Amino acid sequence: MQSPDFNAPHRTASGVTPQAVPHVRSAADGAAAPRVIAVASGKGGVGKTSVSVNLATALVNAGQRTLLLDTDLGLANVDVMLGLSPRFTLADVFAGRCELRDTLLAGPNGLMVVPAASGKRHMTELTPQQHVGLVHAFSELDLPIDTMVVDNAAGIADGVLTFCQAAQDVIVVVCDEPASVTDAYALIKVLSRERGVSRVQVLANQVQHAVEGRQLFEKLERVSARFLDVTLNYLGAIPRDEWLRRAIQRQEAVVDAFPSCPSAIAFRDIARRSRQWQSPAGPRGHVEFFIERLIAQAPAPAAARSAAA
Ligand SMILES: Nc1ncnc2c1ncn2[C@@H]1O[C@H](COP(=O)(O)OP(=O)(O)OP(=O)(O)O)[C@@H](O)[C@H]1O
Repeated sequence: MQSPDFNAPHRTASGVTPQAVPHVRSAADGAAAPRVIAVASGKGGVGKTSVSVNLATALVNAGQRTLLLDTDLGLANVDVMLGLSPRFTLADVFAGRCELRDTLLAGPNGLMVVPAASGKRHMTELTPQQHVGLVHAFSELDLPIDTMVVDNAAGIADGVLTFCQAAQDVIVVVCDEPASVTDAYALIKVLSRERGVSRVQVLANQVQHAVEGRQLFEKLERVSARFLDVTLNYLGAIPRDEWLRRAIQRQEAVVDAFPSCPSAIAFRDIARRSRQWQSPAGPRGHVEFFIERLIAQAPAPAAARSAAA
């Protein structure tokens, strides 16, 4: 296995060819820049990964070329939810054990998946040279995609904020628990005040009734309108649904396993609405567009900061 050298100039990578993954094409086709949607939550366990997996699957089922990127290096579980067995993950890429393309998995119906794994290193800990290497590694994948869904870790760690800041849209998942609402507000506050995020989509999960989702949103909106300079949009609500739990047990997206159950219908509706958000401006249709934004906006890595001090 050839190890990646993030300090090296652009070079051709070896490994799994993009053609091995359905829907992956090998040449630039002049498409618009991909839409990047970051899925985040203040508190853990509210259903963020379920949302990411089902949104991405619903988008791919609607004909969107979609990449699902798991960035939760601490508690990755996108691959588990989809019953995929990664040989390599992003953590292996950072550790120099494989190329980025080696991590690419073929999910259901042509969904592309880049899995994460347990590990401590994060994007923001990489040196600027390593960042450049990562841009090149993504560009070598040559993936013309329409949408990238980024499943983040819970909380307000630097890496989460950076991914959210680099994405065109941020979905904050919230459920009807005091800690979930408080932590969602904390996340929105930091995104708005420290990272200049001006628009957040709020998605209520595990609601008993539609009105509960709307009330949750209004709670968040009232406080945000008073103290923050950010626009909150109500994306909708996913009902608490036993079929979703069953789908997780089967390691499938609920939109595939039980397409007519209430949560699957809600996920399709949210995917449809997300496609109506304004497209990002940008000439290129490749993932490096996102990575370049990521790097431009990332705080200086710790090593560089201490060297400069
Ligand atoms: N709409 C729903 N209906 C019923 N159960 C749900 C729903 N959404 C999530 N769950 C339950 O909540 C559990 C946690 O969901 P999930 O792993 O998606 O949360 P998470 O926010 O990504 O968690 P973590 O922060 O640990 O990564 C699931 O295993 C599932 O049992």
